Amino acid sequence: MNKFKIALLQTRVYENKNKNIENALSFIEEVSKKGADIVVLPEMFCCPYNTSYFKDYGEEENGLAYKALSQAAQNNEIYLVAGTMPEIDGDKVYNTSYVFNRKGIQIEKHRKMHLFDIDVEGGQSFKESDVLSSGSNITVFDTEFCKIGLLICYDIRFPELSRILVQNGAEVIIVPGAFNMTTGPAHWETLFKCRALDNQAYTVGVAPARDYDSGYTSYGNSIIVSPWGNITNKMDENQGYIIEEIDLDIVKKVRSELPLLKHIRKDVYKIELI
Ligand SMILES: NC(=O)CC(=O)C(=O)O
Repeated sequence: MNKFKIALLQTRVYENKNKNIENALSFIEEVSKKGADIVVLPEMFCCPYNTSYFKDYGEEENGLAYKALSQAAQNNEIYLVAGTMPEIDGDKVYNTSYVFNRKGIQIEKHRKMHLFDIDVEGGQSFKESDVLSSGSNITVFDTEFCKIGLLICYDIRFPELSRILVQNGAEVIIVPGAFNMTTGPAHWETLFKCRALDNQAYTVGVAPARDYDSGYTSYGNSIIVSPWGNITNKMDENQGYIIEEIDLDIVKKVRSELPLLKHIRKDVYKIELI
């Protein structure tokens, strides 16, 4: 099984959490009927991306949104990378992505490792660390197709992390993200191309649809980049989805023809976990 279909759901984020969940469920059903194997939702798909909302919209593992999504994965017999949601754990809040298999069983979860604290003059400011705690686990999950690495948004800016995913067998890197109107036009495409090129892996970024009325305007432009660095598909700013075939033979071909990963001077330098 060297090919599979991935669906990128670029959903709108409303103030109403239940409406966001319902919206996600109806897209999941639609793309599943069209043959998607793996379905990916955006970062904070059921909570406005604003630190003042995270605690109120958050839930413990196995909460309302979690159960609905696990059920959707089972009903539609798909893998679901459930975007992200605020996860409450004791007195901490994490920006967490759950992964469910075709039976609706949680097979992984990634807590955003790098918190998005930026202040760009004349542009975007944000401070996730006002409310969120950072995760510390590297996340690679297994499917019948290949191993898949999981990052959340700002995590993609740290090249060592993607390299570790690939060192752990990932051939595809999935990134629910929500770049904004400052960093999106400047960096989104370039970062997905860079991580694809330097790791010879597919990169997949899934963002919320753009909404100028919200406090944080997502750039949208959900994207897939091949291991050769080509954009194989990309959305605009509107709500919708794309379904794209991932061909794992291309990963093998690129890695064999231009064997970067074999040429790493492991005798001179290495990336290691602390
Ligand atoms: N929202 C994020 O975590 C990251 C982002 O918008 C950026 O890196 O730019």
